[in-house]
Amino acid sequence: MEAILQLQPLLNIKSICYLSPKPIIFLHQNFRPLTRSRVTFCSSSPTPFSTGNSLIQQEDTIIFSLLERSQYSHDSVAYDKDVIFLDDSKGSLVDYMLFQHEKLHAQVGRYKSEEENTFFPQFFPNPRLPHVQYPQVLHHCADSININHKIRSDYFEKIVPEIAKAKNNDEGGSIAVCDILCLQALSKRIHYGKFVAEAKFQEARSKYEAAIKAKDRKLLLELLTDKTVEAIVKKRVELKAKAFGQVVQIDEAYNVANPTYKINPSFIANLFEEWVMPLTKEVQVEYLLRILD
Ligand SMILES: O=C(O)C(=O)C[C@]1(C(=O)O)C=C[C@@H](O)C=C1
Repeated sequence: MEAILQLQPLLNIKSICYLSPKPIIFLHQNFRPLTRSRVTFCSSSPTPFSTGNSLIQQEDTIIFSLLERSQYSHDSVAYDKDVIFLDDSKGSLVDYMLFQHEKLHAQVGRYKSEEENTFFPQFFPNPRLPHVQYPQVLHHCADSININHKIRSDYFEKIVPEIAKAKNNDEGGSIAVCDILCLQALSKRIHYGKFVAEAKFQEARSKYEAAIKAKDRKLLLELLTDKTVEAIVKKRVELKAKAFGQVVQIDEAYNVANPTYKINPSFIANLFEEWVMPLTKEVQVEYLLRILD
């Protein structure tokens, strides 16, 4: 991978702008809506325990990406570690495409956005554009929190083998494209924990301060956990996985066959319960631990 990092010099791009959605911090209904500079903190849910727009939208992106990925195999040439690329660099096709994808996006300012976290933090080119500026909402410690290495290894070891059913197809390029979409969607959702933690801290500073000063991770985790919200997230994700992932089969008389699913909906729901939300909380704890620095 080191070698890949030394690939060609950056292109000189002067006039492209990376468009990120306006950063929106989701909050529970029980958080007051806040505004701060150009950032809107909003709560769109009518119920006291549900999460707001951004996380809900990100669930859709994750589920659609996983569904796309599920049509390909998990033992593809795309994962062959010893593929040789330009300049004798070695890595898998997926590594190479992810790296080049991020490098291009870094050049146009993507990773200047607080919502974005690179998979190659050791290689972090400054944008080639003069005026890439995003609103700064988070404490500066946010830059030092990046758990993409874990997201990446879990994704390839635990998620892909479960969702990718086909055997031995060689569509390595398509597989890499899908993997990049999945990884970036999961990474964004999980690192949104920084925004959640910032919102929670602003709302109830005194609740967290003692635990932060005592560096008490366990207590912080307890304080920020809301099991009712987690149960709602899990159920909503399961319903979405059913709705988006149903294989619709009808005969000539329009009779609909019993539904089958591209990915078992409970797998996706459990993924959120056992992996996405715990990692989001891990990011929240890391952020809170540094917020008083
Ligand atoms: O909504 C919150 O309060 C969050 O912290 C987010 C989140 C999640 O990842 O969805 C994480 C922890 C909580 O226990 C509930 C939900």
